[in-house]
Amino acid sequence: MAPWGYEKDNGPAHWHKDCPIANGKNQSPIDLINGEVKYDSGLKPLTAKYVPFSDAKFLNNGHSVQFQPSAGNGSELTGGPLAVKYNFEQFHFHWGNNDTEGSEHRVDGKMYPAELHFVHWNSTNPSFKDAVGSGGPNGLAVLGFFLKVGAENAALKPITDLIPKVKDAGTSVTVPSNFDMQAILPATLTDYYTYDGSLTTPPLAECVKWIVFKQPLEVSAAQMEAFRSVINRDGKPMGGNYRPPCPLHDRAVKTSFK
Ligand SMILES: NS(=O)(=O)c1ccc(C(=O)N2CCc3cc(O)c(O)cc3[C@@H]2c2ccccc2)cc1
Ligand SMILES: [Zn+2]
Repeated sequence: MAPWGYEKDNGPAHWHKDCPIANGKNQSPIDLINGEVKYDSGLKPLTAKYVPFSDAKFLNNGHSVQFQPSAGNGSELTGGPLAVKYNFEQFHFHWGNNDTEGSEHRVDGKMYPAELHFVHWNSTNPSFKDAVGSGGPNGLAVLGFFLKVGAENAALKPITDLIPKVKDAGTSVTVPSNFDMQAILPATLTDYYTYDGSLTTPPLAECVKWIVFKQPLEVSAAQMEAFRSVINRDGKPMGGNYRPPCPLHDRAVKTSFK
């Protein structure tokens, strides 16, 4: 099979051939149906402590654009549904070619134009890859933020301004050291959906505690357009790099809000 992607001949419907877990019972993303979620008063806010990065890269890996600091940067996530500390690994985006599609998770069937994923790994593992392979839903914790078109997002501007420099697959640039990742996050990480799921791209490992925030972040139309100029390994627009929702099976989606 051609390397996996989001085109007709290598997209999500094909992934099961190399990754049979694609048809598993804990796959992501899902449609977050408000009538079926369950409020859990035990779900506290999350605490993300993101420290300045010495040398971080922003890259186009052929299926997304990704911010990746050098290993061991000391940024960490605790609280919420998490029993231990998680280390920050990378953040990346999924988006569509127009404002009616692009997010991976949906809310009552509604898609947002894009979704931002902050990927963290369980610090009881020696490395990110070990955490992915650790078995069970506590290997990774991914924070999902919906993006909607509105005001310019000043915190994401240093990143969206770099997009033209990583237009082609396999390119990367160094991120200025004054980039403040903490500023991207809302002041309080309170209202979220959480459930046990998987990576949304191959290898589709079922190792993720998903934490999807109810409140979307805003980006300007110009910032959204920047994503739509990115191209993939086939030289086509990368937009549409989202997996459709997967069956919930017998999983519960909990919320930290009523
Ligand atoms: N959308 S998401 O569920 O938040 C997510 C998270 C992590 C990863 C990730 O880090 N992956 C999976 C895809 C991938 C592709 C590459 O070309 C690559 O060099 C690394 C990755 C990693 C990965 C690959 C193998 C095992 C574990 C992670 C991908 C998606
Ligand atoms: Zn993702």
